Amino acid sequence: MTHVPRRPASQDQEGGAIQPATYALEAVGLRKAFGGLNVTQDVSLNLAPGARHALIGPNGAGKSTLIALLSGVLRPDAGTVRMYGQDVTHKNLAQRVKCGLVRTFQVSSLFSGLTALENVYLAVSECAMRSWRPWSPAKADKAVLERSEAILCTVGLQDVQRRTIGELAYGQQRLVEIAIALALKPKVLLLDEPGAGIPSAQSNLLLRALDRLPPEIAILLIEHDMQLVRRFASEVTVLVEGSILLSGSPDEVMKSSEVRTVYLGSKRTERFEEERAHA
Ligand SMILES: Nc1ncnc2c1ncn2[C@@H]1O[C@H](COP(=O)(O)OP(=O)(O)OP(=O)(O)O)[C@@H](O)[C@H]1O
Repeated sequence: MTHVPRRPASQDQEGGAIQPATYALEAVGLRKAFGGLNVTQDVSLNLAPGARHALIGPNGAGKSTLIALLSGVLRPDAGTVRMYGQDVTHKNLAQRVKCGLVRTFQVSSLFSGLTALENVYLAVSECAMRSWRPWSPAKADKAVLERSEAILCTVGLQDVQRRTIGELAYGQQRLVEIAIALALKPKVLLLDEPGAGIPSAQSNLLLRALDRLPPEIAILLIEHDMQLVRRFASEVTVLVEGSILLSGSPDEVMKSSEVRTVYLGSKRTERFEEERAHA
């Protein structure tokens, strides 16, 4: 099985001719090298609107670099990134966020002394171009507050929204990251290992939150947890040494002997094999 980027198609009103539709996110021929090391090698990847797509690969495969190229943290040496047909290759991170291309923030970027609600409120109000006045909470904009509460409800944190970040379990803190990303009104959301560091007892919280993300948002999930990938994604792309090895359904990917071979020798092998046994 090889990777062939698929173009979404739609029928016209008579149900006749197939018209090409626009991808939410389209990467074409991305390349990136650090010195002599080719970390991203001619990577093309498409996300249709509402996609649930996972990116997997062994350590050092280039997943984080690809996310950095897609989100505008890094500039590619070659290739193009488009959002809904608009070329965003030369836009930086902030400009891409304004276009609706959002990646999750790290726990370390949260304000640990503020509550979950205050953290999300800041992001919602920033998005709404409003100023935050912590000394006058009575004047806090009701619409911003309601939207912040609704977002926290989406990720399942409504019961703990008034706890400070420092009081939350690590898994809950990671959900606040997702809530902040949602506050920025993403059309495309890049989730960079949301399950990393979450104890298995808390992983159900994450699974439930992922299930409840708005269906119209196209999501690319980078994740090592194959259980999460199977539950979440309808398409999986496998990156190896900077190139796409294959794309397919989770079951197709997990049954692939090529994929198994690249995971052999990796410290992820055991987990992958466990999941594969259930594929
Ligand atoms: N800024 C950089 N300068 C030089 N080499 C880099 C830089 N960033 C990444 N690399 C190298 O690029 C390769 C891919 O790294 P990357 O972090 O993208 O992989 P990854 O698939 O995300 O790995 P992991 O699963 O371990 O996070 C690695 O060999 C890494 O050492």
